[in-house]
Order: sequence, then C-alpha cells, then structure tokens
Amino acid sequence: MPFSSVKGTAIFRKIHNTQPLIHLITNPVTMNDVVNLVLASGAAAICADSPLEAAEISELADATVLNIGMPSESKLEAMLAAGKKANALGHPLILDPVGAGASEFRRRILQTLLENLHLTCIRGNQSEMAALLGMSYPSRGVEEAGICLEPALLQKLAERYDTVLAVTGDTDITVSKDQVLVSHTGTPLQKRITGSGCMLSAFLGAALAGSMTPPAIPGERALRLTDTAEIASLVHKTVEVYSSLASQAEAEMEASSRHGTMEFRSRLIDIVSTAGL
Ligand SMILES: Nc1ncnc2c1ncn2[C@@H]1O[C@H](COP(=O)(O)OP(=O)(O)OP(=O)(O)O)[C@@H](O)[C@H]1O
Ligand SMILES: Cc1ncsc1CCO
Repeated sequence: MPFSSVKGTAIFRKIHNTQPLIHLITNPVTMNDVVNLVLASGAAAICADSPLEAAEISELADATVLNIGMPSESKLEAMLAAGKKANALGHPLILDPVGAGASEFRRRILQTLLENLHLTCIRGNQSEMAALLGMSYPSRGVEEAGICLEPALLQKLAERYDTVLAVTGDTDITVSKDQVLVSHTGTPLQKRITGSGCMLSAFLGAALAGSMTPPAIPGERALRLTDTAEIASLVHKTVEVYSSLASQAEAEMEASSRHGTMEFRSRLIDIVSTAGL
C-alpha cells in the first residue's frame, strides 16, 4: 500500500467516530506502548487482569484483547471470564499467543483458551502459529524461530477454530478457511523494538470494534462478526495499514537527524496518532 493512501483511511475514520473502549489483558513488558497505540488510533483502553472484575470490564468495553506475554493462572482465569463475556455480547475477541511454543504452561493456557472461547482473530508470528498447530520446534521465546508454514496448514488452523489468523513477519498473511491475503508493507525495524506485534493486536481490536457500529455513510455496512470474509478483509486492511505506517515512520526518521530504535518507537505511535486526522 503506498504511503499516501494510508492517511484518512476508513479504519481510522470509524475508530475516531465510535471511540471504542478496548479491554486489554496483556503483558507488563509492552503494556504502556500498547495503550498509547490504542489511544493514538482514536480508541480508548482499559487494562484489567483480576478475575474479580474481568467480565465486568469486558461488558463495559467494545472489544477484548487477550495477550499471553507474561501468563499466570490468575490471568488465565481473567481471560476466560473476559472472553466468555465478549462472546456472549457478540464483541470482537482477539488473541495474541505471545511466545506460544516457549513453555508447556503457555501451551496449556492456549489450549484452554482455544477450547473455551470463540476468537474473532488470532494475531501472531509464524512460530506462534506452529505452536497452535501442535508442532514442536526449538523456541526462541517471544521471537519467531525461522518457521514458514504452508498457507494450506494455516487455513486448517483457521478452520479448526473458526477464526481469522493475522500471521505477521516479513510477509503478513491473513488467513481464513477460504482466503489467504498477503501483504508486504512492514519494515524489519519493527523486529528491533518490543511490542510491535502486541500493538498490532490491540489495534485490530480497535479496528474491529470501530467497524461494528452502523456507519453514517450511505452504502457502508456495519461489520458482522458472523461473516468470516468480512472479518478477514478488515483484518488484512488493518495489518496492511499498520505495517505501512511503520515503514512510513522509518522513512521519515531516515530523512531526519535523529535515528535509532527508541526514536522509531516514538515515531510509530506519533504517525498512528496523526493518520486519522
Ligand atoms: N522482517 C520483517 N520485515 C518487514 N516487516 C516485519 C518484519 N518482521 C516483522 N514485521 C512487521 O512487524 C509487525 C509485528 O509483527 P511480528 O511478527 O514481528 O510480531 P511479534 O513477533 O508478535 O512481535 P512482538 O512479540 O514483539 O510484539 C507487523 O506489522 C509486521 O509486518
Ligand atoms: C519480551 C517479552 N517477554 C514477555 S512478553 C514480551 C514482549 C512481547 O513480545
């Protein structure tokens, strides 16, 4: 996607119009950046990971994002409560299976979440998808481990859990039972900061929630969570826009006098904050 077509995209217009509230049960490593990215997109965020309030907060919210980056038994309990509430209310529910293949505990948590919840979208790298498929490989923790799965295998995974996969890396692939949509708009610099994927998962929550309210524009329809093709199309566009903005942030940084990964991290959030204006 050329940079010029990113600004003013319908995704941002819808988020700004509806200002959805996103419930994040996430990891403390990237939480602050994730919340700032959500706010930059025009949505609002609340982080709440106590099982005592998780369902109530998801009821208040327009979408729920579950990120297993630093898992615990208590967080799993909160995720189940929040996810069940999101499902009952027909709200978007996104899973980020961070470090899926890194430990037995993570595998067990993911098995429980996948068996008990209906995920609107699962966003992860190739290695995390391999772990969800039950494959074992030498894990590199939260980093991808050099795995490249056949699209047909990813489609089987999407079909098994009746969901849409946003598989990210040097190539971004959106996968449903019937579709494989490919884009190449990101930059390797995204791998040099933490949370690039976590931010994208939360942005997907904002984009899906923002598209569920009937738009004021004639001819535009509200997103239906029962329509996998519509979800896949929106997920694909959202990933493409986010990765394009990251590349644009890098290009602007290269043209400036300040360089480095922390500069890039700030520029990424800045560019998202102005993309919808
Ligand atoms: N080699 C690459 N070239 C271009 N873009 C990339 C590359 N690797 C990752 N990206 C981009 O980085 C973003 C996040 O994807 P990635 O697969 O790195 O997530 P992740 O491993 O889950 O990240 P994290 O755990 O740090 O949050 C996507 O927008 C993707 O396009
Ligand atoms: C480095 C790290 N460890 C647990 S979560 C996280 C950031 C997201 O990948």
